[in-house]
Amino acid sequence: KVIMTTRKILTLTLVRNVADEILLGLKKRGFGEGKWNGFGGKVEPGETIPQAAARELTEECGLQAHYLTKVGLLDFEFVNDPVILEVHVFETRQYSGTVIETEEMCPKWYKIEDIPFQNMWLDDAVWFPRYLKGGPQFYGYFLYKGFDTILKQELKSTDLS
Ligand SMILES: CSc1nc2ncnc(N)c2[nH]1
Repeated sequence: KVIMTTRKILTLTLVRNVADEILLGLKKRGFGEGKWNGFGGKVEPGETIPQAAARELTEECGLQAHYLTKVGLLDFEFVNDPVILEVHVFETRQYSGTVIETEEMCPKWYKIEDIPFQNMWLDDAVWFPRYLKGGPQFYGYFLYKGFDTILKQELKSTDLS
């Protein structure tokens, strides 16, 4: 019996300020509601993945990114669900505009040492330290059972370019 999977391409953008703090948003509704997260969402037809990342950032927190760095790629699989979430992770340190609360997100600047992992997706505690260290791009794979259990995980450095 052949098992078919499909991929849903998503973006995730992490914003850093000159004090090296990170901007996270408290998701107010929908998927991941109640969790602090970076900003992102779907890639629309006709836009590139970086264009989608920039658009989602502006829609969700009001900032305009002027430069995005690709920092990693995350694959999320869920037991008994054929859709693999392929999340392209970006960072921006060059942006303009004013951070605003939107219908989706309540944004807040966090010092690195205060990142609220207990109120984030479980996988974030695994790959954030690798992201924060900088260096080569990372690839992460997480097999979830429901939303609160990770059955399998992989994290490695990779050159995605
Ligand atoms: C579906 S599992 C998941 N983990 C995540 N971590 C960070 N940002 C996301 N959008 C995440 N989704």
